[in-house]
Amino acid sequence: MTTRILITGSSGQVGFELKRALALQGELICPPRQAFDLAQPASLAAALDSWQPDIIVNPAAYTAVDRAEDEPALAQAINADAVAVMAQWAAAHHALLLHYSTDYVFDGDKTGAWREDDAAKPQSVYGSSKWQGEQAVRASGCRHFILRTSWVAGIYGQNFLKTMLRLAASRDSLSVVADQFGAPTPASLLADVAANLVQRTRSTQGQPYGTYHVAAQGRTSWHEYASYVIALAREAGWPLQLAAAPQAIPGSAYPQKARRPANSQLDCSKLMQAFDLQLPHWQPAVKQIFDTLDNLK
Ligand SMILES: NC(=O)C1=CN([C@@H]2O[C@H](COP(=O)(O)OP(=O)(O)OC[C@H]3O[C@@H](n4cnc5c(N)ncnc54)[C@H](OP(=O)(O)O)[C@@H]3O)[C@@H](O)[C@H]2O)C=CC1
Ligand SMILES: Cc1cn([C@H]2C[C@H](O)[C@@H](COP(=O)(O)OP(=O)(O)O[C@H]3O[C@@H](C)C(=O)[C@@H](O)[C@H]3O)O2)c(=O)[nH]c1=O
Ligand SMILES: [Mg+2]
Repeated sequence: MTTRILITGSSGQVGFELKRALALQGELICPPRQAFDLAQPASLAAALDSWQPDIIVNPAAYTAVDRAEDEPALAQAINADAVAVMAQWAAAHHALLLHYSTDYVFDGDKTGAWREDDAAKPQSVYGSSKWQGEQAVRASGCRHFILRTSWVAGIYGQNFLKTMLRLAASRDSLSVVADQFGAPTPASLLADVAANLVQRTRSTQGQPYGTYHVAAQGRTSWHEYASYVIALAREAGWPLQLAAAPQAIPGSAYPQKARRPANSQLDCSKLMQAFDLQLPHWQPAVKQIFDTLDNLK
């Protein structure tokens, strides 16, 4: 029997890559938002009943971090209540749920990289809604993987990497926060890891389900990340308005509605050991995304 795989949010960065990465793993169901609207959690069970997925992969989320501060109910519906419905359905139907979460569940006050069992203490509505989504998955008792990641970038959709390239093309000056640390993670890597985990659930051995951190290796700041991307664009001959490197500023000089963690570096050794996987360093990972964008130009 063909495995039926539901992918939510397939118009997003990770969802787009999942369509490619999971294409050989089964029959993909990729509903547009109107056909599976996470803002309407009560509508989801009927759709799941009609599709009967064996695997639900859920990269869909309310990801506008600042806007979430003004729309907490919507963020909660999409990032937590809808996730609870999917998890409960998966538990009742013995389906596997693969869900994505974020470094923003942590407060950022740790020295060193965050481990899966470190205490979550979200500082924003987005982070809090994602944490509640995670808890709903665990409470449901369904077979699940929760993949916590950070600073996602890819060729498809919106992200910081593309924003920096756009601003460098049109502005004389650019100031970027230099006291928030983490690691940019390719959307394609997240989809490939998902495909690997799904593939392994087909083996007869017991599966180490649970929560895993997945991010590129090493640590950088938003400022160093922006500087690196802009240097790549300069080297590749992109016409940039920006003459110098971006200016480094403290987070306090870049007021935003939502508070971001100062340190959101994720320790990914649990995933690497459990599945014998290697994860790329953030610089080659970012360069690969840049090169793909450059080729598509
Ligand atoms: N982006 C990042 O930097 C990070 C993301 N994550 C997590 O990774 C996951 C994937 O993120 P990413 O791919 O970047 O997200 P995107 O913002 O690129 O995509 C989000 C997707 O969710 C869909 N969506 C939003 N609202 C609804 C809704 N009401 N009903 C159905 N679908 C909806 C969007 O659809 P539409 O196109 O219609 O808007 C889109 O397809 C998320 O869980 C996110 O929390 C974790 C860490 C960092
Ligand atoms: C555009 C811009 C941003 N910044 C700062 C703001 C912020 O602190 C940092 C990154 O900006 P962003 O808007 O990409 O940040 P943000 O939307 O908070 O990114 C987060 O998204 C969610 C979905 C996640 O889960 C996180 O892992 C993380 O990727 O850079 C500057 O300093 N200068 C600028 O010109
Ligand atoms: Mg953002």
